[in-house]
Amino acid sequence: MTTLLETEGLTKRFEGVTAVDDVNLGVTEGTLKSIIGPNGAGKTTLFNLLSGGLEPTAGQVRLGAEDITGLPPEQITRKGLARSFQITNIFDELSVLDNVRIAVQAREWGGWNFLQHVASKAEYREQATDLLERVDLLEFRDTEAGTLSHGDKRALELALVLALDPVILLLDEPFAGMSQFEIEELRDLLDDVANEYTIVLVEHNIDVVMSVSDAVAVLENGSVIADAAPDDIRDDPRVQQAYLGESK
Ligand SMILES: Nc1ncnc2c1ncn2[C@@H]1O[C@H](COP(=O)(O)OP(=O)(O)OP(=O)(O)O)[C@@H](O)[C@H]1O
Repeated sequence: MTTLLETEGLTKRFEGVTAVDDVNLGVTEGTLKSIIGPNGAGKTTLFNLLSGGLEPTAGQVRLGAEDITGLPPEQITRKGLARSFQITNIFDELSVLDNVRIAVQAREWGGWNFLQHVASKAEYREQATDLLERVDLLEFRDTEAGTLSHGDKRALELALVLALDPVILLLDEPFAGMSQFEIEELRDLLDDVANEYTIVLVEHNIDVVMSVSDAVAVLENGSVIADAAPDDIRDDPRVQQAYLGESK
C-alpha cells in the first residue's frame, strides 16, 4: 500500500517548548488516520506543520514522493492537501450553494483570490450541487449559510474542502462543540467520505476516533507514543495512561 503523506524527524520548537518532537508518521492512501493526545500534546502544531501553517525547526513532510516541507499553505493545497478551515471560511451572507460554488471556482482559478465571474458559470453550479448532495445539504442550497445549524456548517465546511478536489483531507477537530445528534450525523458523513478519500483527523472525541479510524497515532509531549489500529490503541497501557485514562 502506498504511503501518501509522510513525516520524517518532524520537529517544531517554540521558545522553551518542543511542541512536536521527532515525529515519524505515515498515512496510507485510502485510509483514515486520527491523531489524538492530551491537551498540549502537539496535535495542532503537527496539523499546522503538515498543512504549511508553520515551518518546522527540523525534519520533512512528504506528499507522495514530493518534499512539501515549509511550502506556503496555498501551494500545499494546490498539490492536493486540503485542510478544513473551521467554519471561519464560510461566507455567512451567501447561500449554501454559492459558498460551494465559490470554492469550486477558486480551485479552477488556482486560489481564493478570484471570486469574480462567480454568477454565471453553469458548470461550477453543477459541481457545487453535486457536492451539496454528497454532504446531504442539497435541501439547504438556497439557505443563507450563516443560519445553518452548527452541524450543518461542519458539513458545508466539508463540502468546501471537497470542492478543492483533494488527494488528502486534513480535518481539525470537526466534532468540537457538537450535540450528540450532530456528532452521529457527521460521523456517518465522515465514514462515507472516508470510502473515497485519504483523511487525517485531529480529534478529541475518542468514541468517534475509535469508530471511524483505520489507524490512530497518539501524541504525548510532542512525541508519537503509539501508532496502530484502534483496537490496539485501546489496549495499549501507555495510551491508557497518557490519554484514555484522563478522559474517564
Ligand atoms: N505559538 C506558540 N508559541 C509557544 N508555544 C506554543 C505555541 N503553539 C503551541 N505551543 C506549545 O506547544 C505545545 C503543544 O501545543 P498544541 O497546541 O500543538 O497542542 P494540542 O495537542 O493541539 O493541544 P490542545 O488539545 O489543547 O489543542 C504546548 O505546550 C503549547 O503551549
